[in-house]
Amino acid sequence: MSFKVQPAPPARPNRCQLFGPGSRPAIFEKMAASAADVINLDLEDSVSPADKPAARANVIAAINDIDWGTKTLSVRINGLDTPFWYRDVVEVLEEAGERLDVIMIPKVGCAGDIYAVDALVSAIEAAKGRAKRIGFEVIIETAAGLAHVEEIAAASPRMQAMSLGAADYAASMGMQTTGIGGTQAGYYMLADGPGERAVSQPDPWHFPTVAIVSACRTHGLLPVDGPFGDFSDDAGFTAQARRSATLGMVGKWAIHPKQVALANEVFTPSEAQVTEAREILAAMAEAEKAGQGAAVYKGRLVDLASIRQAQVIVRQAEMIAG
Ligand SMILES: C[C@@H](C(=O)SCCNC(=O)CCNC(=O)[C@H](O)C(C)(C)COP(=O)(O)OP(=O)(O)OC[C@H]1O[C@@H](n2cnc3c(N)ncnc32)[C@H](O)[C@@H]1OP(=O)(O)O)[C@H](O)C(=O)O
Ligand SMILES: [Mg+2]
Repeated sequence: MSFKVQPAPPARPNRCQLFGPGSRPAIFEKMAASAADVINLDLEDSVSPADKPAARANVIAAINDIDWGTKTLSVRINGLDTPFWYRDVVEVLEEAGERLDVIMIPKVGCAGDIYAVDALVSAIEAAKGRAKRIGFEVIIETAAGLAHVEEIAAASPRMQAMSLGAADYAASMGMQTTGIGGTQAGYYMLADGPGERAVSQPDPWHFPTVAIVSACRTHGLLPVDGPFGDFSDDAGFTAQARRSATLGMVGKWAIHPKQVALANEVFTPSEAQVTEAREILAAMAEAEKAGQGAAVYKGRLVDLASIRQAQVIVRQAEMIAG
């Protein structure tokens, strides 16, 4: 029950976020030339502690010198439980130019984490006269993050997106796996009955995925699926991405360039999906002219809710087409 209109998320494509370590500047131009909608230059877990200062300098130079086109440009800072994060924010925001769009905050556990980063970012923006307000994206990847997902989504007007970080989430939850995303061998069910029993593998990421989508949709953020570590398993990546897309996520991370096309394919509505959505809208327009709120399309019920469902697909397609 609510009279509030659900807020719209930022109107920008977010089908694929391509990550690269800040300590590996040789790949930055390749990242810029990729088909990813979002670029995440990483200062966190793909950079060893000894390399943090050099990685910051690389990332600042890359923000200032590389042509990132129309991509959303994001820097992942270190977690608030480290001695690195404040220098990440201070150095990047004091030395990098206005091309930077977003800061990604990992391992967020409560709204107070966002408040702390917001306070520091706001002070630097004011002191340095930065004209463009930096946005935030966060990773839900701890038990606390999941427990407080809704207050985190509501924590700041800077908030734009939220990702699921499968590896740290699994570690924080004490899950018995070293896999990053995808189905997990130990998480299976056997069908009832005598004889050979069929095996099914449910989705171990279902609950956090739905929690993130719900928090994001309530507060007008983009829900994003995180990494799939086995970059030689294209079919596994695609299956995971399709599950997330079906549950309402708008995109997925790529931790290797070969995953970019896979993510773009899944999170771009297909021609068939768009055609069907437009046909449903046309069928409902006819029904409404005849004073009816429900109609039959290809042998199945469509009604006013079908209009809203079809509009999701048409809007996604139009936004991606620009
Ligand atoms: C799990 C948690 C996370 O933090 S995930 C996000 C952090 N991780 C990263 O940022 C890792 C990003 N990926 C890489 O560093 C690399 O892709 C790699 C180490 C996984 C593999 O690199 P490698 O060079 O060995 O790969 P090749 O197959 O040889 O490369 C082919 C070609 O592509 C270029 N390349 C490689 N990586 C990238 C990239 N990220 N972007 C653009 N281009 C890339 C490479 O240079 C080769 O180019 P070529 O020589 O052909 O010109 C999470 O938080 C959680 O908790 O879940
Ligand atoms: Mg992580």
